[in-house]
Amino acid sequence: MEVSRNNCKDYILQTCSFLTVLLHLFRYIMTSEFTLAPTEKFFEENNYFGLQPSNIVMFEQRMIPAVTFDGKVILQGKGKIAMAPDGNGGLYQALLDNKVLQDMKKRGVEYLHVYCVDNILVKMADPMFIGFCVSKGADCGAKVVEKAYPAEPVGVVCRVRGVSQVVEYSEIKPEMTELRGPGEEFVYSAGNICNHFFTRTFLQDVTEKFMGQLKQHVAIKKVPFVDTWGNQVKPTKPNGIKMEKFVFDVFRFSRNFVAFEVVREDEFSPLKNADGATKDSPITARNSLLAQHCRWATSAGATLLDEHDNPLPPSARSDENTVQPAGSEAHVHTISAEDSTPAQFEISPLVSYFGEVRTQTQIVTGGKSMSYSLLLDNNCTM
Ligand SMILES: CC(=O)N[C@H]1[C@@H](OP(=O)(O)OP(=O)(O)OC[C@H]2O[C@@H](n3ccc(=O)[nH]c3=O)[C@H](O)[C@@H]2O)O[C@H](CO)[C@@H](O)[C@@H]1O
Repeated sequence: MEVSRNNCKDYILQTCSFLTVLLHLFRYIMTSEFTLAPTEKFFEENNYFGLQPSNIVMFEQRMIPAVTFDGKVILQGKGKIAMAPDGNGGLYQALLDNKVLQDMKKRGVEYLHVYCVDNILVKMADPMFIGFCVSKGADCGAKVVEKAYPAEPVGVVCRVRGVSQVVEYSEIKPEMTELRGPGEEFVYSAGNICNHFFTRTFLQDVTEKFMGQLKQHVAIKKVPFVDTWGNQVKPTKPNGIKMEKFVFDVFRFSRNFVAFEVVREDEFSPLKNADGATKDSPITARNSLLAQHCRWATSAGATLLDEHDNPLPPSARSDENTVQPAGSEAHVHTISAEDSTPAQFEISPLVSYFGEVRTQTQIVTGGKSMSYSLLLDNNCTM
C-alpha cells in the first residue's frame, strides 16, 4: 500500500479542457427500489444538468428482508415484509444483474471512480487520483483523510495480516482507535471517505471469482413496521437488523492497492444527519462548500466584502494557520453547525473544478473586491 499526500499546487493541469471532458464522462448511478424513480425524475426535471441522457445509466441494487433482533421477519404492512437495500457492497451483484460491466466494455470504459453520494465536496473523476492510481498500475485505490478524533464514524484503511482493507468504524475496538505512535499521531489514521478507484477488469474479476467471498455485516437499524392493530409505526430507536455488504470488502482481492491522502477541508464534508445536529448536517455541508469557494476566490486575489462593504477576513484553512499537536482533537478541522456561516459566495462547477482560475474568471477575481453574496457562473457575471 502506498500513501501519498496530494498537493494540487505541484501539478499543472489543463483544467479548462478537463471541465469539458467531465461533461462527456459516463455516469453509472446505483439506486434502490426506493430511490430509482425519484432520482430519474430529479434528473429529468433538471434537464440532466446539461449532460447527455444517453451517458447516464441508472440501475437498482437488490433488496433483502430486515429482521428483528431474534431473527423474525418484520411486517412493513399487511402481507408485506420489510425490505431494505443490501448495502453499498450490493454494487457487485447489481453490476451483474444489470449487465453494467458489459455496457462499460462496449463504451470503452476502463477506469472507474466510485463514490458515495453523501459528500458535498467529492471531486468527481478527480484526474489527480485517477492519474495516481493508473501511474502506479493499481487495480484498486481509496482516498483517505486523516481521522479527526478516535471515535469519528469513518472506517480506517489499513493492513490486516498484510492484506489491505477497510476496518469499519462499527467493527473496530475503541482501544484500537485510541492507539498512538511515537509522535502522538493515531496509528490508524487513514479515514475512508468512500471514494474508490477500480479498473473495469478488476470489477470483472470480482463479479466472476470473488462474489461468494464477500462478507455479510450486521447493521442495526430503525425499521418501520405495522403493529398488531394494523397501525404504521416509525420506531425512534433501532428495532431490527439488516445484513449489509460493504463496497470496500473487495479491496482484499486487489493485486495492487493504493491509498491517496487528501486534505479534509477540500474533499470531505459528509451528510449523515438532519438539520439540528451539530455535525454532518445539510448546514455543515453547505458551509463547507461556501468556505471552500471563498478560499478559492481569495487565493485567486479577490477580496470578499460584507454587506457593509468591509473586507471579510480570508477563510483560511485551519491546518495552515493553527499549530496543534498531531492527533489532538483540534488538529483536524471539521465544520460544525455552530461555526459562523462563511460568505455566501459560490463558484459554479462549470467555472472551476478545484479552484483553478480560468482566464476569463481571473479578470473578474484578480485583485477585485466582490460582494459576499454572489454566484460566479459560467458567464462569469457578478
Ligand atoms: C460501508 C461503507 O462504505 N462505510 C463507509 C461509509 O459509512 P456510513 O456508515 O456513513 O455508510 P452509509 O451506510 O451512510 O453508506 C454510505 C453510502 O453508501 C450508499 N449506500 C448505502 C447502503 C446501501 O444499501 N446502498 C448504498 O448505495 C449510500 O448512498 C451512502 O452514500 O462512509 C464513511 C465516510 O462517510 C466511511 O468512513 C465508511 O467506511
